[in-house]
Amino acid sequence: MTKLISVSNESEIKREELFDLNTRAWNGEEKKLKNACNFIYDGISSLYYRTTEATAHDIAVQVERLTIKQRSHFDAIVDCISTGNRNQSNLFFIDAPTGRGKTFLIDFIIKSLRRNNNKMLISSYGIK
Ligand SMILES: Nc1ncnc2c1ncn2[C@@H]1O[C@H](COP(=O)(O)OP(=O)(O)OP(=O)(O)O)[C@@H](O)[C@H]1O
Repeated sequence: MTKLISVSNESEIKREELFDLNTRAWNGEEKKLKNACNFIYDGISSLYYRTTEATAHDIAVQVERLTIKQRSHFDAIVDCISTGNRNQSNLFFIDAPTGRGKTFLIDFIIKSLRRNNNKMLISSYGIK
């Protein structure tokens, strides 16, 4: 199960339940984790539904548009998900100041993974 969570900065994460959620997930406490997943599910956004289908050609062209940092995060996240290593956490926090391309990156990750028939639970949780 993959959760992509878009937030604005670290101090906001610490203020909000997301920080607690991360701790629970890393501790691997199943019951609490289930609650955390419910919390994520409640926050599910329209991002997934807004994401359009992309052809393999679209993906190949768009990956060239990613900035160096976006590309580095893209490669790490897609690799982790595609490999499906259960010893690794598949909880990713994508954190950057406003307007730095978090949503753009997440949208592209979703498109790429959907092309490869990955099953995902996606939650984009913006704290304003
Ligand atoms: N690699 C890129 N190539 C072209 N345009 C990009 C790229 N990355 C981001 N953008 C564009 O930059 C703008 C800001 O990006 P985005 O909305 O993803 O930022 P954000 O970090 O999610 O912002 P916020 O925190 O305010 O929601 C958008 O118009 C987006 O399309």
